[in-house]
Amino acid sequence: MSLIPLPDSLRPFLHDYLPTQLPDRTFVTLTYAQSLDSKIAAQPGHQTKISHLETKTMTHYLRSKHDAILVGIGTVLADDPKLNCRFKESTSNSISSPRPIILDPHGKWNYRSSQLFTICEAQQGLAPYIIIDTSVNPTLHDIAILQNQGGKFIKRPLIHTSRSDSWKIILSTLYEHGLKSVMIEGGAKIINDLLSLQKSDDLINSLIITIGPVFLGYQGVSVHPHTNVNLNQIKWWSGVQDSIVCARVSTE
Ligand SMILES: NC(=O)C1=CN([C@@H]2O[C@H](COP(=O)(O)OP(=O)(O)OC[C@H]3O[C@@H](n4cnc5c(N)ncnc54)[C@H](O)[C@@H]3O)[C@@H](O)[C@H]2O)C=CC1
Ligand SMILES: Nc1nc(O)c(N)c(N[C@@H]2O[C@H](COP(=O)(O)O)[C@@H](O)[C@H]2O)n1
Repeated sequence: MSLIPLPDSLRPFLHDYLPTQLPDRTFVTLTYAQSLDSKIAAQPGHQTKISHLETKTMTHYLRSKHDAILVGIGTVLADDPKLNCRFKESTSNSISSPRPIILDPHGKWNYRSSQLFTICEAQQGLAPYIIIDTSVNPTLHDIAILQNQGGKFIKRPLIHTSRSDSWKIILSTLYEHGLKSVMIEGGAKIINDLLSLQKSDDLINSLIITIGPVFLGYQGVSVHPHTNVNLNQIKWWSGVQDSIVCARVSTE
């Protein structure tokens, strides 16, 4: 799928929500596309196209501005995503893809048969860092496949750890690996956890949500944090089909 040019008005609109260098932690942008009834997919385990090409281009522009892009194993199994950047500045010859980070605590993913593997073989994106629980032991073969492309498995205590602590571990792991900004695209469990933890743990810096004019219905996969989440510095943009809301949610 080819992208279209980024609408001129999106650059200044997004400017204040793009990553900045934080002194001691990774900048977190939570960004996803939802329907009018707050669904990010029409059914569990399925991928649903919500964004217009215009806002899809914005997502790739955002990918070009982050060191890493993180999704959960539920998203990987449902979408088989490419997680690279397909946006190129007209003034540049190169594309800057983020490092894919996959949260796969139980080691369920068959990376070798994924689209991401093929993308990396074609040198159209970076190989993933797959964060697994300390109890999971990938085969030497699987380790070698990843390493040959520049990716790796990273073991961390995730399974018997609270969601709050696991996010602190995940984000400090990114920082240790020199990844100073991450855009977290989903899926639903991750979005709901991060929004629910925001009051206590202050994990999200920027929130950028695309809203597509469609209702996906009660069987859809919902964004519904357990608590209210107050946003500040709120701005709206409207395009040919979708709207985008941006907010800063960090207390810093
Ligand atoms: N419209 C949009 O922008 C997007 C839609 N999606 C949709 O979301 C759906 C997938 O969402 P979910 O099934 O909720 O899966 P998910 O992608 O949120 O993955 C959940 C899994 O990730 C792991 N995980 C999450 N947080 C963790 C933590 N703190 N520590 C350790 N492991 C952790 C666990 O194994 C958990 O079961 C798909 O239908 C996909 O198409 C996904 C991304 C964006
Ligand atoms: N921005 C956006 N709009 C939608 O309508 C979507 N369904 C998604 N999904 C996210 O994009 C990933 C696919 O990325 P690739 O194009 O394969 O690189 C998918 O995994 C979701 O995170 N996003």
